[in-house]
Amino acid sequence: MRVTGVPVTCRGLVFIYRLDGYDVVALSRVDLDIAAGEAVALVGPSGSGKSTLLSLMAGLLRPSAGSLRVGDHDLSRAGDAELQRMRATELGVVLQGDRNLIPYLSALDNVRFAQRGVPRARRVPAMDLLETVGMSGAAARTPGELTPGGRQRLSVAVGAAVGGGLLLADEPTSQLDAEARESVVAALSAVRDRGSTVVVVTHDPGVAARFGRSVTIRDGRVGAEGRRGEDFLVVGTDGAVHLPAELLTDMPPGTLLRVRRDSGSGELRLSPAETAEVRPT
Ligand SMILES: Nc1ncnc2c1ncn2[C@@H]1O[C@H](COP(=O)(O)OP(=O)(O)OP(=O)(O)O)[C@@H](O)[C@H]1O
Repeated sequence: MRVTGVPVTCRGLVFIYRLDGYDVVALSRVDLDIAAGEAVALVGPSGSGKSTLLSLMAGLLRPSAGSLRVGDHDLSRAGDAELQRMRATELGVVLQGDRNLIPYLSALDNVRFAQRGVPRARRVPAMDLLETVGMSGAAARTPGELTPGGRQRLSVAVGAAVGGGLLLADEPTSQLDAEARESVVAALSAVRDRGSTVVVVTHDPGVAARFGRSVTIRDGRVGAEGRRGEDFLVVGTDGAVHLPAELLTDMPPGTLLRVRRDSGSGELRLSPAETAEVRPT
């Protein structure tokens, strides 16, 4: 049974954690378009804002400013009831480890339980979901009787059981060995092949490379994108670009850069200005 993927659009998206006495700006003006049925890996240094972005897409946090659309929902305006309905019936979240599994239910009943809020006509048969993630042979087992990779694949099926239009996964392969990691990536790809949009936060470059597109979040913004093995910088709303981390050794923040465009090829060249040419007159 195919599902209809849900598109996600962020425009100038800002999120601020308001703490006692000070604020933490976790996201500052993120612009990002994820098409229906696309698989995207969110990557970037620790603390750059990846999990915050995922939580906003899941409707668990509300934008502080800017806009965020998930399918038909405008999450900057949606009320509590709309967010709650969306979470129960339209999108699935895969948490690290087995936090979205109920330990005393079988794999099959875990999937069925996740579907309780979804209208019957829209439910994908639970057994189909287990088959999609390669777990149909373990339908009667409880999470404790599964391998760590099996548990995580069951978490993917449980996430996909809720609506299936959008699956959000936060570090789904952390603490897994190479074989288990591969099986979880295959499960996420299979969910995507059924039509779902899949967004995954990962620290693992090998996992990110398996998705069609990777988006690097740096300092709360989209800094770069990888598509089909090629890396691209992304120009921000204010015209700023993030240089790749390895160039920052030669060109630390504050470096004056000369920008030249080759008139023949149209290629842009960036070079640090010579000390003599920038000395104050
Ligand atoms: N509940 C919170 N309260 C206050 N600040 C927070 C909270 N959660 C995250 N932050 C801060 O917001 C910023 C972004 O954090 P976030 O967890 O989204 O980054 P991340 O890229 O997912 O990091 P990691 O890869 O380490 O999980 C960081 O500066 C972090 O310290």
